Amino acid sequence: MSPVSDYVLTLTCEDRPGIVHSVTGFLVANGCNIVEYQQFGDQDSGHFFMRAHFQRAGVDLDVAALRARFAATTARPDMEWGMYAADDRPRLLIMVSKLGHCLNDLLFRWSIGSLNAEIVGIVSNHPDFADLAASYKLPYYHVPVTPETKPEAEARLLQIVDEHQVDLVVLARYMQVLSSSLCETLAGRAVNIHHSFLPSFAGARPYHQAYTRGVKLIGATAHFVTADLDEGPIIEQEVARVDHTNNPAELTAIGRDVECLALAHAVEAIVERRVLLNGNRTVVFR
Ligand SMILES: Nc1nc2c(c(=O)[nH]1)N[C@@H](CN(C=O)c1ccc(C(=O)N[C@@H](CCC(=O)O)C(=O)O)cc1)CN2
Repeated sequence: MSPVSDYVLTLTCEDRPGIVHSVTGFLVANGCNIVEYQQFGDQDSGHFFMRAHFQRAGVDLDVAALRARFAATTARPDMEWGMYAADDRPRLLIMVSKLGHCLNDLLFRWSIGSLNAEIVGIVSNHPDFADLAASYKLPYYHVPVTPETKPEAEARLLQIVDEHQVDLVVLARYMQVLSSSLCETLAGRAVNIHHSFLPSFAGARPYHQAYTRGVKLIGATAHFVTADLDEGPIIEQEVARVDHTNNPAELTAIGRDVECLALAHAVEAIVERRVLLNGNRTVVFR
């Protein structure tokens, strides 16, 4: 019995008749069987989005060969597509400042194998989590940032991204604003956790803003990083109920768990190739 391999195909293009027919025709012609399929047609943008998880028996063709065949026979110039071996684990670089709850949560999920990814290192503008990194046998890059040293610090970050061939940079409560040029270089491959239910309470001290406003729900938002602070395409949001008895410190404590969930679920969806960009929004296939 030939070994069966799993693959994922994602595709975005202008919506028109025949896209699904051409893609599924390619898969059948190459001995592939679809085991999970999702699509979405955005009426406003006129764009089509799809994700197919498929299997293929045999070792005669690897993902590179399948990609080449798809490019030669089925892909069209307006298509943005990706084809991945399901066990091809994206490489993550995690960035953190002084608050380690999201970093700790991601490291634990990775250590028990519940994150289909490789964490290749941790970058911080503080030395605080060097021991935590060592406990996971991960390289820790302490890159201090001041307004004067930000260009060198960001150049060092990009060096680390290249050295480790990073697929996704995760800002797990990294509290420095990335420059526009860095955001451009990392476009679509950097995710941030903002500690509010955006668009409410963007910017600094969201839990104090929430306390002052007297909200009954607080939340956290995982979004792609863009030059416009807290404005990037939203990937995942989580909320928790609070009430008049909760002071800002208690809101912050409740918020820690909400932030961990929102960021972990966003990272899980990205590494499973379930997130596609749709302008300043996202399509997330669950
Ligand atoms: N280009 C972007 N960079 C970052 C984003 C983003 O959306 N776009 N998100 C932040 C995280 N964040 C809110 O979620 C945030 C972090 C920091 C600040 C801020 O004003 N920082 C000050 C310095 C604060 C300090 O030194 O402690 C600053 O950078 O001047 C606002 C929002 C991560 N980066």
